[in-house]
Amino acid sequence: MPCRVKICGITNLEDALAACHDGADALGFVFYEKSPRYIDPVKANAIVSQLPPFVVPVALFVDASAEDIEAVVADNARWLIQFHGNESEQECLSYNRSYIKALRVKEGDDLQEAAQAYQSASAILLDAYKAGVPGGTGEVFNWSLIPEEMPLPVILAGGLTPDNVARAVEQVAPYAVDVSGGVEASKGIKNKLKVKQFISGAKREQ
Ligand SMILES: O=C(O)c1ccccc1N[C@@H]1O[C@H](COP(=O)(O)O)[C@@H](O)[C@H]1O
Repeated sequence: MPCRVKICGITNLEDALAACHDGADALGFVFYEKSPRYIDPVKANAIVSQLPPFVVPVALFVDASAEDIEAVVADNARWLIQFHGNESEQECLSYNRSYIKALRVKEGDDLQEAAQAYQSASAILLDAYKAGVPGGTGEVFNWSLIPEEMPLPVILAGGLTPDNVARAVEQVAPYAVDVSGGVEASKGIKNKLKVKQFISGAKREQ
């Protein structure tokens, strides 16, 4: 089965539609105000309402309040939530939505045990750990830390680019890959050629 692709850090309709055209399965919108890819909820919902069918919009939060999360997702039934902070499983479940839980990987972590704590998630996203930065670091972690057997589908993230994504898919065989900085022209703006190359690299027959 070809690897799915999520393009994260979408801030405008043009980038969103171009990524869909090139075969993105999911688009990520960052509702973390300290991120250079932050998007206003009203603007994000306007983009989501214009997406073609079968493309999943993903709302990314880092330890956000219930009020802030509801203000985004209440507007459209299509939203899937990505929790990228220290949210508990109970908190993730409280929105009655499908969700992804991000785990930031470092040497010595027991990833099977960490993922078991989020049995109700649709998938576990594995991203690079960097002290003081919740995500979108552009850093690659050591993929060999990922056990062959994981209790949930794995979304691989962290420093992926058009140059390394095919190798990542071959080595890790994840359910999906996720990219933010590796396909940008500048912070928050996508480079359309890089997006296209990334998607075709990820979906290439192994
Ligand atoms: O993209 C961001 O700015 C961001 C901010 C805070 C938390 C997560 C963020 N993005 C997620 O980070 C990973 C990896 O990003 P990159 O490809 O290394 O730039 C990805 O999962 C994004 O969903």
